[in-house]
Amino acid sequence: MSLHLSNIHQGYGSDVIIRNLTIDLKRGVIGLLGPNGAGKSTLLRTMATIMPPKSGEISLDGTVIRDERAARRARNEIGYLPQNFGYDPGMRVIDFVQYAAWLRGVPPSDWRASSMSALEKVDLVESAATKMKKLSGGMRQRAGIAWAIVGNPSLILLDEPTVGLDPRQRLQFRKIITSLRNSTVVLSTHLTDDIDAICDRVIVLHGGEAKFDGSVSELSATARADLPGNSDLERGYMSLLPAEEQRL
Ligand SMILES: Nc1ncnc2c1ncn2[C@@H]1O[C@H](COP(=O)(O)OP(=O)(O)OP(=O)(O)O)[C@@H](O)[C@H]1O
Repeated sequence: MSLHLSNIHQGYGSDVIIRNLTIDLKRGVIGLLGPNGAGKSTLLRTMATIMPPKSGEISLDGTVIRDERAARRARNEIGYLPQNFGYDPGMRVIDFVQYAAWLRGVPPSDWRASSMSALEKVDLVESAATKMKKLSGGMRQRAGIAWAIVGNPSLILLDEPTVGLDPRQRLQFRKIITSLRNSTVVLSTHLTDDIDAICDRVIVLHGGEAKFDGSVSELSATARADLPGNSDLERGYMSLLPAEEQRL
């Protein structure tokens, strides 16, 4: 699967959030890094085809997504987990995931098996019959990941999936993501540790533009010793910010 964004402009009303962005997404785990308000969620929504760009083109495997009909077809290949995803608190975990299977066009005869397979990947099989409201934050986040991966979409978009997870849950999350390497996974995060541990590629968004697009080691290599940070990756990130934001 490849998703190509070409000269994308995106925003809300007259507010421009993303300017002239061109990126190609291919197999692997891609981290989206940037300050609050940089437009990471907006970009993920755009990639998920639920927010059509103001201008520019998005194509999935070479086919341009021109209208809602094409977007709906593309969404069968896309598993998107928004930052604060909604759910019916009284719904059982299995029903929550089966609902995503239905949305993604999985044939009804496969809903249960594909949902159980997704729950297995996130280690929630034993909680399949538990109501969503009874889950801990980390379990809920894993149910969300099951929602995003059910039906094996080739593009998985996760908006700040590690927020609120304890250290062990974050390690579990990394294990899950590593097992998805054969798909294209894009995740936004503020945690450089997560980027370092699981991402093959990192895109730094700032001021509506991709200030960096490359490997984690390439970003670390841009580190300047005089900048604040506890790792080369953090100092590399700081080196991309405007001078006035490089001091604490
Ligand atoms: N639905 C909306 N309507 C109007 N403006 C919005 C909307 N959603 C986001 N914005 C604005 O767009 C800008 C980018 O927001 P976005 O949530 O995409 O950034 P982000 O990088 O994901 O931020 P964070 O790291 O805080 O989650 C912000 O200025 C925000 O206020």
